Amino acid sequence: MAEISDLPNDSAVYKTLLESTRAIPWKIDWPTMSFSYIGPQIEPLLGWRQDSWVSANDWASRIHPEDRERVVNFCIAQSQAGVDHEADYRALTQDNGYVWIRDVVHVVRNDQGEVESLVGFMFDISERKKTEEKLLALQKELEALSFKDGLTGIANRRQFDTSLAREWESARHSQQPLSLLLVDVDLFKQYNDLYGHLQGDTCLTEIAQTLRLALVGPRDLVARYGGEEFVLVLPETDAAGAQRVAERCLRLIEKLALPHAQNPHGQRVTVSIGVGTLTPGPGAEPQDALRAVDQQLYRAKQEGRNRIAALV
Ligand SMILES: Nc1nc2c(ncn2[C@@H]2O[C@H](COP(=O)(O)OP(=O)(O)OP(=O)(O)O)[C@@H](O)[C@H]2O)c(=O)[nH]1
Repeated sequence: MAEISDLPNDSAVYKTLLESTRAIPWKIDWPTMSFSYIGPQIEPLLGWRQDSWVSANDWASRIHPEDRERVVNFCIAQSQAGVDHEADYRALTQDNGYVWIRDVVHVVRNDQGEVESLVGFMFDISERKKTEEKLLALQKELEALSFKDGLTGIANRRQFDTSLAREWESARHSQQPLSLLLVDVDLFKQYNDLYGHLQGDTCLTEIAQTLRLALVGPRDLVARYGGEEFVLVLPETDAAGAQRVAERCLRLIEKLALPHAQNPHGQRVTVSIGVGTLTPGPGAEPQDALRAVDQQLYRAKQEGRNRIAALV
């Protein structure tokens, strides 16, 4: 039986071993920037013939254009510095597809310490990349879901809290007015009693989607505040602008015309709206503003519902 120490002279054994791995071995002669070897496994993976890998340029031109500059610059810099390295990139296939590759590179130097050649292995990491991409997409989906109200599909309370904190700071900084609207469905307990809880859910969803239509500014937000209550955040909106949005909400809900036999306002579903506009000064807190707007909502209810009450 051959000893391990016999192997170094046996290049045929090395060649067989190298060409039977899943990883693809290669060697580039550094002074001429040309391939002195690439494993035959490259052809079934990428489609390019083994003898078509002649210069380092053949390698560079078969990298996805979006990855090319980054990878080529990185590999040249590392090689010049004599540092072993690895790079992930999309290699182009002959039939215009691409395969994710991890190229692991070892820099070989001569006795003078000059770079003589690069040797490495290309690994097919497509499956790993696919899993990574799936995980990333799932993570994004989860993140989006964590800011969405499960029933109505609009922003939830958490998103509202985040938005309000951000807009509050922005308004404090710019000294632009910020408006808040609290919208509460009228006599909703009776609605549930009359039509059932499931129908109540549908009603809330329709109202949420309708309120979205009342928004105008790019940063305007409507969120479910809780139960049958919604909140609108209107950055850079003064009292007159907020009043217009509140009136649009009332009109849109009126147009929606959902039946509510026990609502004296036309036997239709209506809402009451509390409105507040302020420019945050030093020491002012979002919770104080919300409390003030809630008082207006209470006033709108007291004064007969299906109306707007605004902080003056
Ligand atoms: N179907 C359904 N009902 C809900 C949901 N969240 C809260 N509610 C109901 O909304 C009703 C709110 O009732 P109240 O706070 O008494 O107010 P209201 O009947 O709308 O009366 P006013 O606000 O005074 O006009 C309660 O009966 C809750 O059960 C929900 O997600 N789905």
